[in-house]
Amino acid sequence: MAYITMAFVKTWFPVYMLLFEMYNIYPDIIDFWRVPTVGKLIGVLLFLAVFPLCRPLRRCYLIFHRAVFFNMIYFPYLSRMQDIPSPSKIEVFYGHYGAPAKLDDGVTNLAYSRDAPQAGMLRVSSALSDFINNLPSTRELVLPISRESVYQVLVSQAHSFVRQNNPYSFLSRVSGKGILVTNGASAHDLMRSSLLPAFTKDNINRLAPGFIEHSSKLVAAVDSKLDPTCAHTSLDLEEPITRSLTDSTCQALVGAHFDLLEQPGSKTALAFGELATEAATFTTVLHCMFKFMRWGSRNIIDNFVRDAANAKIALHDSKYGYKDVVGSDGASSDIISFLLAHDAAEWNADNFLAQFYSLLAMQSDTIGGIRRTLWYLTLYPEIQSRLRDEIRTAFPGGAASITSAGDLTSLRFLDCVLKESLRLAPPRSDTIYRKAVKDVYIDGHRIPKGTTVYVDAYLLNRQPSVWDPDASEFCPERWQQRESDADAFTDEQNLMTFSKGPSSCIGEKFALLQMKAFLAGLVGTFSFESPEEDPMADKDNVYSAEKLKALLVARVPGW
Ligand code: HEM
Repeated sequence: MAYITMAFVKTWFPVYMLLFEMYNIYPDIIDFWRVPTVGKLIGVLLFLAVFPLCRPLRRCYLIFHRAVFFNMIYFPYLSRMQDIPSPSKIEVFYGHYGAPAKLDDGVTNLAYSRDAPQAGMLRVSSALSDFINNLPSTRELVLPISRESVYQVLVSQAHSFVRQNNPYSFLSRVSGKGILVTNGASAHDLMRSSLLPAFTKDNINRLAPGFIEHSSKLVAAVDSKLDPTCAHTSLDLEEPITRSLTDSTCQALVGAHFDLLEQPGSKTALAFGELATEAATFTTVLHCMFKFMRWGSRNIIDNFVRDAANAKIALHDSKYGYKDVVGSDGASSDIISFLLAHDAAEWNADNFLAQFYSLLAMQSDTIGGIRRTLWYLTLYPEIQSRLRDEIRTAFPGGAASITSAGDLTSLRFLDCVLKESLRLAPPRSDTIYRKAVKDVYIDGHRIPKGTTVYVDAYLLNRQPSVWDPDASEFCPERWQQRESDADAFTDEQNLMTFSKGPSSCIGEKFALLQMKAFLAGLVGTFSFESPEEDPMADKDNVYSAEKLKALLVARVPGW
């Protein structure tokens, strides 16, 4: 069995790499399937004829091009950006990122930036690791490491860059061209300006009751799973949190109940199934979205969202069970209602659907943010108790007395804890790529057209020159102390978790408020402990969804 598996992997891996490389060069290769049958047949025969040569050819290509030519000749001698410093140690085969299995960009990049404290930017070779780890196909990356150079790339010179779309391009194959995957600066700007009115602070604040409602449902679901005979119950929080957050995001987007948490067997819930149970990382979401290609499931979600949009546009009778959720004032407060009220002519069910998938895909980060915060709270039990005290003192009447956005934002320590977790462990640190659309000068260095610039939120959020010498420590108080800081760059501006500039996260306010609603309910009601003997030994490794699969949970009496 092992032999067959190895033979399969060894034979097909190079083919996969070759196809991946071709896909990078010719993204429309997927259109191959649309050519007539005779063409397909000739293609398959040609492929089979070349197939026996693929592996040795691929190897020669890798060794010569990546190792010999790129890392030993091009990168040190021929690159047009030799004036930009680069880390001294370069591996002949892999460039600056070591063997792919060991790759941990944030940690590696932070170490590089510490070796070059005066530099504003670094030039790094990602030679082999790039396509194995789904990075853009450029082998030579520019890594801004000072806040000034990052601001030039993302904000002041933003018009000279477009988002390098590779990390998201798979999404467009499934979901249509929403804002995340649109190509071209002007198409992106148009989409962003039509979505922006729905994401202002006032509009997002109106979503708070929906977030709080789903947080209460989650608390009830967790409570029902506690074992009354034990002090602590080992619970899998990943699944209920994912279901409940997906419910709350869907309600906020289209104003309908998806009920993934309460009715896990419903048609809609099953269609969301893989997404709801596994949506831990963006890659997993994309993976799940691919599973939606099984059209049955995908159609259920499409029809539900289209139906919701059409019901609002034409006020027709719902065919798929859509029932508008209205607030206590009788008005709809969801995103699509905002958009229609703002510019009804702009929106229809189809273009909203593409945006729906773009927005929904990003809620995996909100799940990641909650996961990271809960994990830090298990590492620092005294901070967890202090946070619980803040919530209970502000709302002695229990979770039911938290009702509005104002209630959530009044919890100052919660704000500090959340931002500190998002600073140290940004859920999306490795996908902020920009490609120069023309030659541009950053920090005095020329960046030629076509160069990929990689902004690493993990690195910048831990950069001692930006924060403090203790930048890698978990210290929520730093957000309180700095409130009166007269520095031109405030902490909010330094926080790279949501990126900056005209392509930054449009859902930042949405995500922060939603995470606060869920954390206030969870931390106010329960205590959380890590099952590990020495959790601090692992304190920088907060990325795994596994961590939430076995937290020790107990109800704290008195609330
Ligand atoms: C903790 C949660 C979240 C984090 C850390 C996060 C982070 C990010 C980051 C880093 C980007 C890329 C920006 C860039 O390329 O410069 C982004 C883009 C985006 N995010 Fe978020 N996000 C979160 C939650 C959300 C939520 C809940 C929504 C929607 C409701 C959302 C909607 C978007 C959209 C639409 C974009 C693309 C914006 C554009 O292209 O103009 N995000 N997000």
